[in-house]
Amino acid sequence: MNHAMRIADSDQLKFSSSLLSSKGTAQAVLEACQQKDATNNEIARLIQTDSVLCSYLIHLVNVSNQATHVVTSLSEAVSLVGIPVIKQLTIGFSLIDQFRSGSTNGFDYQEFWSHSLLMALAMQELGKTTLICAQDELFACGLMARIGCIALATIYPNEYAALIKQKQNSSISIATLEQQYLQTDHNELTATMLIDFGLPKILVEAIYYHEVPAESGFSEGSYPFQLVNLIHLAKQIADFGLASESERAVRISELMLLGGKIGLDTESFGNLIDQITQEWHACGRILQIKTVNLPSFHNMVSTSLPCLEMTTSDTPWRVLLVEDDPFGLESAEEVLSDTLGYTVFSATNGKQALSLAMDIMPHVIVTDWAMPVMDGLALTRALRATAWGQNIYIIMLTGYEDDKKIVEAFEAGVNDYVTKPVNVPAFRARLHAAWHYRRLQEAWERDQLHLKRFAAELAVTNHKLKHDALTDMLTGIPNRRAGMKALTGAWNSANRSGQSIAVMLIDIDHFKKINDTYGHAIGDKVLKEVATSIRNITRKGEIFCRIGGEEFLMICPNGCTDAKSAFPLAERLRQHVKMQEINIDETRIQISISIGIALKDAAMKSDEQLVKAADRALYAAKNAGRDRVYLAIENKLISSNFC
Ligand SMILES: Nc1nc2c(ncn2[C@@H]2O[C@H](COP(=O)(O)OP(=O)(O)OP(=O)(O)O)[C@@H](O)[C@H]2O)c(=O)[nH]1
Repeated sequence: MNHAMRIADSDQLKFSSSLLSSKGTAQAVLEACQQKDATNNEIARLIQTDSVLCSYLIHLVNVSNQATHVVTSLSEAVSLVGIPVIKQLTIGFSLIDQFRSGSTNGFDYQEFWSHSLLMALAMQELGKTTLICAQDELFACGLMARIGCIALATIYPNEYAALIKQKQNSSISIATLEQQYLQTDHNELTATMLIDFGLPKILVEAIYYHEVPAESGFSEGSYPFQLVNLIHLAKQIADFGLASESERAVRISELMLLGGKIGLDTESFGNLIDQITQEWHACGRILQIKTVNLPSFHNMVSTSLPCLEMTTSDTPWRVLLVEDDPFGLESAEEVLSDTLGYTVFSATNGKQALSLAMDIMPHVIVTDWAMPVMDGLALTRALRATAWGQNIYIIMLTGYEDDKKIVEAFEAGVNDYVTKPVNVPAFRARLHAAWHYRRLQEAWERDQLHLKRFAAELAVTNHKLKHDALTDMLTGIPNRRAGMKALTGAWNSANRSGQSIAVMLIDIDHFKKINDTYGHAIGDKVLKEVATSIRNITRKGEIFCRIGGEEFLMICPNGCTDAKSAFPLAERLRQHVKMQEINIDETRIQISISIGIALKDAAMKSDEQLVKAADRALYAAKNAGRDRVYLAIENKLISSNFC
């Protein structure tokens, strides 16, 4: 379901603008970036006064694959990264500086930035791997992808402290709690601020939906769809990096599945995660942000299974004895520890036992029935109501012998009962049965985990196969098969809604000449660059794919019905590619494209006819001299020049 992007109100907007009025270097750099005639040298000189920004920028250009040599000059770094990214990085670092700490109770500012940095680096590396978007831009976006949390914590410190407290005991999402307490949420505020900071709308929208991508309504395979899923995966990686060890063991399969969705198998995904964590430590040092030492992904995968504690014959059993009668406690303790050799912990009522059990995770609880504060029955029910309390073997010690009482105890969840006074050999036999039960249970849980892991790996492989089957390997965009599938989907839904759709066939002009002049390897690079540059300006709902050698298809299910609305769609792409500088081995290659566009009309019987009409228009554009757009409409072919 699509929930339209909402942005925050004017008071919150004022806050976002006030962040930008930061003093010092940041302000000077931002002002210089606004000026049309500012040179890279001037901007580099300003950046030089901020050692953190300066070191990061040099680090960034050297780790990204933009530079072919080691870059040490700041003005070269500025020119490689580009002014928009410099502006975004300056804002990001200035925000880190201003909000390293704050007064909102329970808000861990250090952890927030640690998470944001990891997410930013994950976005940058995923961008490098998937070629979805310029990686430096992704880094800056990632750094600020959850900045709305800081903003809300700063504007409403008391309410935010209260909602953080509620979050600790609840599974409700933070955004839902924010809506309940503040009638807005961090995603709305983040979007407001990022628009205000001048980030491209397509990125802002993807960030807005990144926590629940399904709410975006982006069509599968489209550019915004890929972008929002990339950001979602980066957030999951950051959550994973900051999770506790036991939580990581649970999250690892889920993470592998997401890796599979972008076409990475377990090994390449693991390498990517290791690369991201290494970068996290390096950048954390530069930006003075704390990071967490993680084992290699491969180690985490292989050790996440044995984290289950296996009971062996040498395992010292932890037994929690719950008894209010001091004499009863002493004698039972003696039997359990001296005679049977168990490690015994004791509590004198159910309430005390419950909190002790949480700390020591006993294998067995031996509890008296009648006790003050919380009796054995209430303790059993409380334990069985929790996830961690399900596996504890509970033996009820009781003086009661009537059947009704025994049934009541089993209904509450005890595994066994022993009547007082305790008969030591019989008690030993029952504890032996408990030991067997526990072993079987652990073996079953282990099998379950193996099965889950196996299912996850299988799903990763399936996703990868599916991804590979629908992705063009050279350019990384959807291939002909994916395009035709998407076209049939768009055609059918246009039939149902009565809306029109437009398709464009896009063909690089004189591509053979490029191959002949520079060789096929350069031809491939040109294809990749053209595909990436068009994909970068694809809008919500549009689907762009490679359907042949140098031919691409764009599906625009945006209700475009006449020449007036169709031509601008195509002209935007044609002019964008024409302006593109393709520099290969210091040679600037000039590229142009021809576009044939067609609109679905009532006379067309199938999507195939629509593509044929676009093909006729493309042929006309080529014949008329190339580097132009032709439209097939009502059996006529018209050029955008005549419009
Ligand atoms: N490098 C490279 N070349 C390819 C690929 N697929 C097809 N080609 C080449 O693309 C060229 C297409 O040439 P033509 O169909 O004559 O078209 P053109 O030279 O672009 O001329 P017009 O379309 O008429 O402007 C051929 O030389 C193909 O070998 C590919 O994946 N990589």
